[in-house]
Amino acid sequence: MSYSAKIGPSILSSDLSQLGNECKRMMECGADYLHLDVMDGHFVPNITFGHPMVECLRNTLGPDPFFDMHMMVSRPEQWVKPMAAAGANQYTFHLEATSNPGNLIKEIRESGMKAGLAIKPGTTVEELAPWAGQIDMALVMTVEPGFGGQKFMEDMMPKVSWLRSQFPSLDIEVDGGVGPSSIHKCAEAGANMIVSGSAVVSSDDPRSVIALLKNVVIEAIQKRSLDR
Ligand SMILES: O=C(CO)[C@@H](O)[C@H](O)COP(=O)(O)O
Ligand SMILES: [Fe+2]
Repeated sequence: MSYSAKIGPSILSSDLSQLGNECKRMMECGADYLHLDVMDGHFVPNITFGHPMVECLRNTLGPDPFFDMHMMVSRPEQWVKPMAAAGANQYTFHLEATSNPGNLIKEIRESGMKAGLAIKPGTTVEELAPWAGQIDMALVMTVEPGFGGQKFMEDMMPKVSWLRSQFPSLDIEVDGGVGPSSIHKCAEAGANMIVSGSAVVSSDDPRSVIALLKNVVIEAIQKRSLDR
């Protein structure tokens, strides 16, 4: 078992005019990484930001914070090199957005980033499985991608459990509607990378929310290792 509990706030629901400060605030409150949502208005019905913003954030925040880029874009191939140059650490693309996942994973790796592979709620985990041996992280979406603040889809948990049973050391991330009321389901199913947007960013006490989420995942990982 080589994975660990990590909490990555999604800054989508923060004051975007204060993005650098909001990212700093999240890191100071105990975030393990930052989950940056890139939307192109085509793959999803919303627009956020692209690599120029990522470059500014990297310059402002310094080399340390790990940037997990959630690329909700059509033709994800076109942004690999610009994102790597901007200082992204992990490039998480959607399986639904490409016809050649294998080649894209190779390009991401060659550009020096880790490769993440995401699936929307309507995509089966069996479709992701052939690539699981080549990626650094699988992202199981627990809402339809496009917006923060949506309701957690508990019926996605069998996908997480199945992935954990088949790929015991893979990083598995959940994203969408995850907070104190849904974290137990995610942790029990086997997720270890937890994206949380509104539950963390809109809280009066983000430090406590991050600590709570992390403790639940740590306990589930410990329990799983004892059960083996
Ligand atoms: O990728 C997405 C939405 O498409 C997410 O990263 C959300 O931004 C997470 O926000 P909450 O659902 O936790 O508020
Ligand atoms: Fe996301």
